[in-house]
Amino acid sequence: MMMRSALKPGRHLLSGSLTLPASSSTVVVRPRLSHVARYSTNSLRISGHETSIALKNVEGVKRTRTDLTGLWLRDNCRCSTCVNQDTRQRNFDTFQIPHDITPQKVENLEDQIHVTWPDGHQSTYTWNFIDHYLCHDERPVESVKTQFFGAEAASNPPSVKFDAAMREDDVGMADLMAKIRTHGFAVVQDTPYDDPKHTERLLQRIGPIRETHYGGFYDFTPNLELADTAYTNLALPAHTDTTYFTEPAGLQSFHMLSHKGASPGEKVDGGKSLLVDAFHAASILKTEAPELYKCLHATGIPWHASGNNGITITPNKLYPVIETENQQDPDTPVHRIRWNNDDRGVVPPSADRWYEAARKWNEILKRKEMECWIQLEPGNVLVFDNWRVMHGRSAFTGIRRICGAYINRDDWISRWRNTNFPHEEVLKHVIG
Ligand SMILES: C[N+](C)(C)CCCC[C@H](N)C(=O)O
Ligand SMILES: O=C(O)CCC(=O)C(=O)O
Repeated sequence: MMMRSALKPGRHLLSGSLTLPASSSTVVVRPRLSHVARYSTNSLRISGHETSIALKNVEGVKRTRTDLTGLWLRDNCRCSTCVNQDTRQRNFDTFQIPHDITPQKVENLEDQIHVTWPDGHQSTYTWNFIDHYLCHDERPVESVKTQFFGAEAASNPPSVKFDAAMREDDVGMADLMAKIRTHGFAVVQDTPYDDPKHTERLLQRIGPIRETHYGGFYDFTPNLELADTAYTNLALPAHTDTTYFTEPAGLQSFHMLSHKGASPGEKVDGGKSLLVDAFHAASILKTEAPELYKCLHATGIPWHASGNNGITITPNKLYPVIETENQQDPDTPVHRIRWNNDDRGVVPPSADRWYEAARKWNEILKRKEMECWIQLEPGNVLVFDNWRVMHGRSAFTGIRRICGAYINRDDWISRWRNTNFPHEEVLKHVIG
């Protein structure tokens, strides 16, 4: 089998795991990223090589299969010859493995199995790795404890200090990522606001800033510089941004740098920020009107951004308001909300039920207990999960200057994983 030339032996990926220093009274024990298998005996058959191995079972988790093919095992060898130790990428051509390859020998060791292949190659597979894939045909589910919020969050929003979030040891960044992952948003306090660069640096520490037709790091006032109502002083109802991209922005952030009169001495008012936990709203809709929930889950509709010359953006297909982890099953956890009734295209006239469902959805979003109104102040950077949390604002007078940025979903979730869990555990979770 052709091996791609491995990079210089001995170079190792920096994979030190993060040890969160205990706070003064308690040690922060982070939940594990995915379940750790605890065993009781069972048997594993490796097809093509009639070996039935005393496989320890996973306590309390139903195994979806009890056999593995030789091809699957060989393709998932993790040795330093088969996996480039610097890049963690597969280092051989899968399709040169004989499709009916069978092990020459299989040994059942304490916490792993050891396989010798016909060409003499040796592979080792921990029981944890095998059990995981015997129990899950799809990727492991990440253990995230989502906590819904409502109007009450305004009095004590999840927050992190700017200096902590900027620390090179990432302890503060871990806290910020964990708060956004759990609550859907957080406020970074005491951020210098004399220069937007400080906000930009903070956001760049989370992940690469996403460029769109609005630019990258945005810094805007109500001057209609770009053809969107965000660049006005109008009230904006609760919405998620970039519904018109196939992949909506993952994180969004707003830092109000100033809010001044258009002329000296002019008093200003309004410009409060609205947050709504759309995952919370979806769970209420599902409880109160399950059929309407299913309608918003099943009905793909058009979205667009067409205000700026030469720009007409719409997703690769129709997308529903509510998407779940398994879009075939509305009972799996809600994964993404897409909602901006101003940027929504034309729903087919036949979709009467959709309008009934959207009306109920809108009524839930506008409930007093759902609306979390916060007054952004210079120095407070609001950062939120744009796949879960809607935002809006009240109308305002004067010149209100806001800066911030979009960050892709996969980038900020990677940052959350790698600041909250040891790197080796993240690798086990993501690549097995
Ligand atoms: C200023 N900023 C770039 C943040 C947003 C621009 C407008 C976003 C648009 N209304 C939407 O819902 O996607
Ligand atoms: O100005 C604000 O507070 C929010 C603007 C907005 O909704 C947006 O930029 O998407």
